[in-house]
Amino acid sequence: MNILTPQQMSACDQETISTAVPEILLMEAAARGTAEYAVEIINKEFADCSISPNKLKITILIGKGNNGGDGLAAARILKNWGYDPLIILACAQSDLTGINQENLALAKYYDLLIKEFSQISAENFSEIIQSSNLIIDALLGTGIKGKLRGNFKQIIALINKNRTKQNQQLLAVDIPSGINGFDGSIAGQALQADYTATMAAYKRGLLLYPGRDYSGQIKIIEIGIKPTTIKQKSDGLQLFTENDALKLLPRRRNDGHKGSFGKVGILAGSVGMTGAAYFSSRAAIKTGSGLVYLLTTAEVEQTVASQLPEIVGHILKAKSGHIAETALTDILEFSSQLDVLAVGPGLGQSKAIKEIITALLKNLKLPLIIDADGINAITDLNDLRDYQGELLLTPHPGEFAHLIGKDIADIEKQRIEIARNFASQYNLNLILKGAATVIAGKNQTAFLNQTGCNGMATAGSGDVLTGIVTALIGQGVSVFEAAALAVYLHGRAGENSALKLSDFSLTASNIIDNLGSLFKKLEIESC
Ligand SMILES: NC(=O)C1=CN([C@@H]2O[C@H](COP(=O)(O)OP(=O)(O)OC[C@H]3O[C@@H](n4cnc5c(N)ncnc54)[C@H](OP(=O)(O)O)[C@@H]3O)[C@@H](O)[C@H]2O)[C@@H](O)CC1
Ligand SMILES: [K+]
Repeated sequence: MNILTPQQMSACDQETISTAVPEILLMEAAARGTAEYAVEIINKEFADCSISPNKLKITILIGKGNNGGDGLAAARILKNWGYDPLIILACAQSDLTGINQENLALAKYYDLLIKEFSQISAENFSEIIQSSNLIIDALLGTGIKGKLRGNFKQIIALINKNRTKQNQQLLAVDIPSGINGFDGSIAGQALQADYTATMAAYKRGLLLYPGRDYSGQIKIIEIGIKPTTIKQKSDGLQLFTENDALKLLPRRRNDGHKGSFGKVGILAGSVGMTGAAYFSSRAAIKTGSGLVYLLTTAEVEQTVASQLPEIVGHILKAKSGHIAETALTDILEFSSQLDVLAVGPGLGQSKAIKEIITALLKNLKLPLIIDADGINAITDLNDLRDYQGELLLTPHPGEFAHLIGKDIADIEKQRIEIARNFASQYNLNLILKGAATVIAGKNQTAFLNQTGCNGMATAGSGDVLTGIVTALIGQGVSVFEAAALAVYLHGRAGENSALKLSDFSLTASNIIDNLGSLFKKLEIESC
């Protein structure tokens, strides 16, 4: 499912208008979709309150641009369906132009009650907001530029101050006012929507933080823009959905044996960091790997095997509790029998690890996943580009900042662009973790993930993800698709754990424990 920038959305609108559909028809479709969503929300939220449609207080806030035009037309449609919305304009009636002025005239024709904000006292406006059951926000859409100007600052502040928790919902048209559609940043203040009716496609700002926190439940309104136009104007950024997951989940052959479900290797662990080896190995087993080889020190192997007898240990030479440089030949030889190798969880930081990572990048050809301490041990970015097989890096923003020599804050501001450019430049696959994880592949292919919850920011969670993606690659999923699928599954399993245990109490083990029921649910849905 495509995710667009405001500019790309505007290009879709313009092409559709200039080639076929009059602008007022597009706006009418947007308004009708918004009105239908409003009725859906009313039926869902107010069914038990026994408020009849004409008693339900609907307030529609209108800005000067086309977002306001959508709101004006939606108000008229709701009126014709038996509701009695109040329109409040942020500007003077005479400031509206073009199709927005036409929609104002239609609203007047159908006897809607219209007020201008400047003619209402702040006290009166506050009372209107407090007593509204449904507030429809059509103040600012994707056309917002910079910080809030004029009376928008005051209007948004008054709405935020006077919103009530009981019997009130806020539906944003296209995007909550104050949220930037490009990067999800806030223009000083923003309205907190319970629901958003967004036109034709997701806008990036709805899915990136902090915008995601303001958007509530998002519904895409089909307004007559052809899917081919959206595809052509988009830059290829996709939302990874459950449908994608169902398509990509490996089909397990009934005549399969353990060799057919992947011989995967995990090079992990050191003294004091046994957990990382345990979590990544256990997640790989629970994601369907036929054989999980844990390549590690004797001490780590002994501890992990005592908790997880399903692993096959391969003990490496060690020094002071860490894998030694002298283990390199053994690792290279052992890797020749594997389908995929994951390197990094809990390895610790040492000169030996740097030497090993460099040598693996220069000599191996199999799908290679580098995570955590493995990423910190990369010394030359050119080694990544020169890798002879498929490569996947799975950094969190801190590891990525260290790798590419940038500040975490700069990365967060442009996480999509930076991830995509890096993956293209070094011809690899990348999972840039965080809220709204980006999965970037070669040639600018990219997914944005929306599953997961804050409880997953916990020790061992990243190691679990490494185990999941390793197992999927071992079962034949392509590295890029396995990366996106793993992030999606990891997030869903985390969400399910949090539902049972809360975000506070969620642990890495809980994520793994929830993989089984998630696979069961997806298996049933794919039938
Ligand atoms: N194109 C189409 O056919 C379709 C478009 N559609 C709809 O149109 C929306 C986009 O419409 P849009 O481009 O008119 O922009 P919009 O979001 O209404 O804002 C522009 C207004 O905001 C103002 N303004 C800007 N920044 C501001 C700030 N910081 N603080 C205060 N004011 C600020 C700006 O003021 P100005 O700069 O002119 O002074 C101008 O008046 C889109 O979200 C969707 O809902 C759908 O109907 C489908 C068909
Ligand atoms: K809006």
